[in-house]
Amino acid sequence: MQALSLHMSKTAMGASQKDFESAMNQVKLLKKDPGNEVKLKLYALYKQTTEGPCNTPRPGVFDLINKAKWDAWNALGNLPKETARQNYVDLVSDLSSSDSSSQVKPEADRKQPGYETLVVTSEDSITKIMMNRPAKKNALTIQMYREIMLALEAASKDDSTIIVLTGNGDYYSSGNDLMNFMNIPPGEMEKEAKNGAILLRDFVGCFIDFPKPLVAVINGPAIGISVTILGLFDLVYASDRATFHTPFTHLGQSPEGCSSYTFPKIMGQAKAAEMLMFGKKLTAREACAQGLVTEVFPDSTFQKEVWTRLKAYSKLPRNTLHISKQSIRNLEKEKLHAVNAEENSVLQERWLSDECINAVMSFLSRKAKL
Ligand SMILES: CCCCCC/C=C/C(=O)SCCNC(=O)CCNC(=O)[C@H](O)C(C)(C)COP(=O)(O)OP(=O)(O)OC[C@H]1O[C@@H](n2cnc3c(N)ncnc32)[C@H](O)[C@@H]1OP(=O)(O)O
Repeated sequence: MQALSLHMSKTAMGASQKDFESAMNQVKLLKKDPGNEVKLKLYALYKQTTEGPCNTPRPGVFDLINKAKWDAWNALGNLPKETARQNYVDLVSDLSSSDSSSQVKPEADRKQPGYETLVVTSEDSITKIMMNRPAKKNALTIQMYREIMLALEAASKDDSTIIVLTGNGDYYSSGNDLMNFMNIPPGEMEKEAKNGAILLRDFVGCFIDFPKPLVAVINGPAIGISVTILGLFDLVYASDRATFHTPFTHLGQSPEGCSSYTFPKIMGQAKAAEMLMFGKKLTAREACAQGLVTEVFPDSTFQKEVWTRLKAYSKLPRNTLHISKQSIRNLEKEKLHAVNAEENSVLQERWLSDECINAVMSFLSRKAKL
């Protein structure tokens, strides 16, 4: 995508309003999602061309998407409307030619730009969101929660049929990065707990509302929030090396990700209590027997078998698949949002408790591991 960066006008005469309108139509015909960075550039140039420099107030800190759009537009400063129009037309022309010449490309080329903690790729009508902090077992930082939300938002609108969440390396994810609790200035604990609960509400909310089939490809052990949200996925495929662990009580925390509602529904009250209250770690086969996992594959053939299956599914009629997902899930949405809100308000208090603070300090001082 670097090759697509803006350059000076290609046409000496300058782009006309008609060129601009035709470029706007061409954008709609692009077969490949150009990625967030390019889409933000297009948005900014469109706004600069049609409205001139940005002079609206910056959206609030949690309005991630509108804030990113505002930043992109604002970055164009006083760029004249004519130059913005020309740059828009040139960028679309670059995109169209790369779109039509796009053959099968290596993954590095298909990678969508703009993510630091994820690798997001689209191929065969499947958008794959891969958590990419293997050295830290894909522990979820604040940035990672935000990038996953952005990637889901983009995937909900791209032309993919199925969306996959997976992890890079030996772990699927070790859950919340416990460093998220560090470096909080004295006196700011309550404010940070509140901000954390808002972020968590929005993060889980994205999964509740996600309109397309969501598949978790569990390549290795999964802990904490990476497990609890699985009840909001449509398919969960696991390597036989994967384990499922929700050690909330050990950490002085309480269940999130709507698991206090979805787990008892999926596996029954007694099994859910064993996991969510007593922190029992399940093997992939146990999780499958309890209905949390759809199917388990031998680790040696896991990737091959899962991707063959998903490629076949991605050829199913797209709209029908999406409509079926929505009719299965929509009935529950209101309830799930209420559960999400309740879980987060309990958790917000837990984060301020001695039991939680001591557990996090023990891990960070290397005294305790799961
Ligand atoms: C906005 C906030 C929302 C909060 C939502 C609420 C969510 C709750 C949860 O998800 S609770 C679950 C939290 N997770 C944990 O408690 C796991 C902690 N990690 C461990 O116990 C172990 O690291 C392990 C069992 C996952 C792996 O052990 P091992 O194989 O021995 O590897 P290392 O411990 O050496 O790990 C390598 C490297 O990664 C760092 N790391 C791993 N997981 C986390 C983590 N969750 N948070 C922070 N850091 C993590 C580990 O410290 C090592 O770092 P180093 O190489 O030493 O710098």
